[in-house]
Amino acid sequence: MSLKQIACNKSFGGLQKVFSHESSSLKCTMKFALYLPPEAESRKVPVIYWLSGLECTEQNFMTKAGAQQHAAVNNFILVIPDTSPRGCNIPGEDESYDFGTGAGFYVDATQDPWKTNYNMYSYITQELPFLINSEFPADPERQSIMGHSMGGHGALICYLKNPGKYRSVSAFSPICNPTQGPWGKKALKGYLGSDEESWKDYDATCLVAKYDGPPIDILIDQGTDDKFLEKELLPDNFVAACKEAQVPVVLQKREGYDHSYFYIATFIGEHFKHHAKYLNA
Ligand SMILES: N[C@@H](CCC(=O)N[C@@H](CSC=O)C(=O)NCC(=O)O)C(=O)O
Repeated sequence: MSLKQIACNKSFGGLQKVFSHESSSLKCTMKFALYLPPEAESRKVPVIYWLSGLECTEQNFMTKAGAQQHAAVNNFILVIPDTSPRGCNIPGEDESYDFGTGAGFYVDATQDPWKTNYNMYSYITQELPFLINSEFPADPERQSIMGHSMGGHGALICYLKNPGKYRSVSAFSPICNPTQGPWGKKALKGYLGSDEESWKDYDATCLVAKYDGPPIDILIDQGTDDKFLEKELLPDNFVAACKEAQVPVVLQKREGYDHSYFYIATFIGEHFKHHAKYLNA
């Protein structure tokens, strides 16, 4: 498991780094960004995984969200993976922004020609935490997950499918019910095939209905001027399913905000406070 450091910049007293490594689940070279807060020099600290949206790499959240200041004061390691395998030479992988490269959708593909590489669910929930816990001063008992849009969907499904693995979850403008929206349908059909029952294993609205684990406290953040809200994101479907299943959820609506990183940067501090309640308990 050879990690190669490819960037390192001091930020808010800690270090913002980028690494590359050979991924066994994705069978390609992957990059991830990692922020080490000042206290990581002397002790193990909690970890937050951030999952990004369509078209993103490990760079977008690292450079646009202003998260380092919050990770520094809370003493959290931040891990920011890429959003798909890269350079696998699969026919069609670079044809659209919402499927293939930059659009791994955090599933384990079952269909050819994607199933050899497009295993982002295993990468995020198994391979990457093993690597982070082995190579960095990360406390494996204190990890949380958050994300944006496709990455918000990823954060919700990783959390709901692995009760107790993550202490908390939050999401900005997540794709809450991918089996019902165009982005989700395209990705789930392409990676999982045409049996729509199999899609439900990766749909937060379906998963929450059968959640059986420790008490949870889900935070969803949503701009009211988000152009993807009504067709793609469908947070009201998720909230209704949570209500039905008696699972607590907060849907925080933000008047006039859109889908961009300007919006994320405005409220990222509140999300760190949400996670700090659980990670520093
Ligand atoms: N080009 C597309 C939409 C692309 C887009 O908005 N990507 C978002 C995530 S959307 C859901 O996963 C993003 O985070 N972009 C990167 C950034 O730095 O803003 C279109 O407009 O239709």
